[in-house]
Amino acid sequence: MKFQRVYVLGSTGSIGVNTLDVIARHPETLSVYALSAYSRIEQLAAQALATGAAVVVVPDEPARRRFTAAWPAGRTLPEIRVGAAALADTAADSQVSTVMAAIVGAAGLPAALAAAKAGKRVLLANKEALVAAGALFMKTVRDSGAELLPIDSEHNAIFQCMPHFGRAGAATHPAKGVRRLLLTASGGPFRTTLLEKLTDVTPDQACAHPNWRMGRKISVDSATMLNKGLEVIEAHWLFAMPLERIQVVVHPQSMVHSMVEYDDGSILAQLGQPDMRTPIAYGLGFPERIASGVGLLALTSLGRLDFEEPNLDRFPCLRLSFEALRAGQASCVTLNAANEIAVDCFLKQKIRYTEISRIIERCLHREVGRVRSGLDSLEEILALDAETRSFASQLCHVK
Ligand SMILES: NC(=O)C1=CN([C@@H]2O[C@H](COP(=O)(O)OP(=O)(O)OC[C@H]3O[C@@H](n4cnc5c(N)ncnc54)[C@H](OP(=O)(O)O)[C@@H]3O)[C@@H](O)[C@H]2O)C=CC1
Ligand SMILES: CC(=O)[C@@H](O)[C@H](O)COP(=O)(O)O
Ligand SMILES: [Mn+2]
Repeated sequence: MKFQRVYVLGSTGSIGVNTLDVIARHPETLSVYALSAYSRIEQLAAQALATGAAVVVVPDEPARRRFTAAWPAGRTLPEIRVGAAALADTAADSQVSTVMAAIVGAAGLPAALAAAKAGKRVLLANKEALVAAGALFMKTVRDSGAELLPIDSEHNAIFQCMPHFGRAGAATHPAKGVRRLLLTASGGPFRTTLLEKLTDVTPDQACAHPNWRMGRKISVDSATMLNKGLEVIEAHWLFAMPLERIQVVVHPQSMVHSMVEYDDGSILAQLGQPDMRTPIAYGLGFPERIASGVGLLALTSLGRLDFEEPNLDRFPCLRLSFEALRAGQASCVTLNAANEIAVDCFLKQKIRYTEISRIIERCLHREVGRVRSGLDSLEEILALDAETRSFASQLCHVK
């Protein structure tokens, strides 16, 4: 495997920490060049110390001061870069070969796009970047020749089951011989909760995912199944697959991470423990397989694997995601931005869980009523994202 210097965007998060765990297992081929964090600056300092990162990126001057204060006397400080522009510019740094895009939300889009533009190996966990800017992102990958490796467990599973011939670029057509993508979904913590109880669920209950330990925003998305909606949009862009050929299958055990159905009737599946170090190691090692630290899946002790249809009445966010993808790019930006605001308000206990889908729906209906030309640039996308956030925030505050 070629030696890689990795920039981990969002190193203090769940994906970031798992990425550092995998990198540490391969000191002969993988090294950390740069790390970024937003609020957990002392954790960032500990990570930089442990990995020997040459560069850290923090959001503002107070964060720079916190980083310096947390740094042990007598040790050489890494270069500290500050602000959103530095976050994106570092992705294009000539020292960087590989970028793990693991910032949560559309905030991660500019840096992920910068990595793609610079032709790096891009390990994409930040699904919101593709939801908000799918066409632009994929065109950028095609134009630059960047390597794009899906890290989201379902898309990584699909990629593993696809005929990709050792190349990781941007698809322009559905792969030959592939009939459908079967995207598995756990159904989250409320898969069987009585519908009338959902108005009273708490943030901690929503974040208690049955199978995966993840950041709080994606955990709430899993509970509403908006996560699966984002993933359908993500799969549409990654694999150039129309919505009608992507089926969501509820699979409560989260052992089958997704499947590809072929024209000859074959279905290929990828199975494994629900541990993100497997897809992360796959992305870092591609096209080779490298150790991830994940234990084996003991098939004989699995018991059973269940599969069922999703219930769109229980999970209105999934229905809204299908509508957004059908309506086009502006609706996808709107879906994502409205959701980010609504989830944040729910986590801060400003709105009820059941308001999340209502706020998204209000924002989507407002967007669909507008006449708009294409969203071709990052600036246009970010402007609509910001405008939707402002409208969604108002909706949260009138509740
Ligand atoms: N966790 C998982 O298992 C999976 C995650 N994903 C996707 O990966 C991404 C990361 O998820 P996850 O690791 O769970 O999230 P976390 O909330 O655990 O971590 C998010 C990271 O992003 C940083 N961050 C947050 N806001 C900003 C901002 N405005 N600007 C710059 N950096 C910011 C955080 O910094 P700080 O902590 O310092 O504030 C942190 O490092 C998401 O897009 C998620 O959908 C996909 C599949 C699985
Ligand atoms: C680990 C991962 O990829 C998450 O996106 C996961 O898919 C969440 O699980 P569900 O959304 O299926 O509940
Ligand atoms: Mn996923």
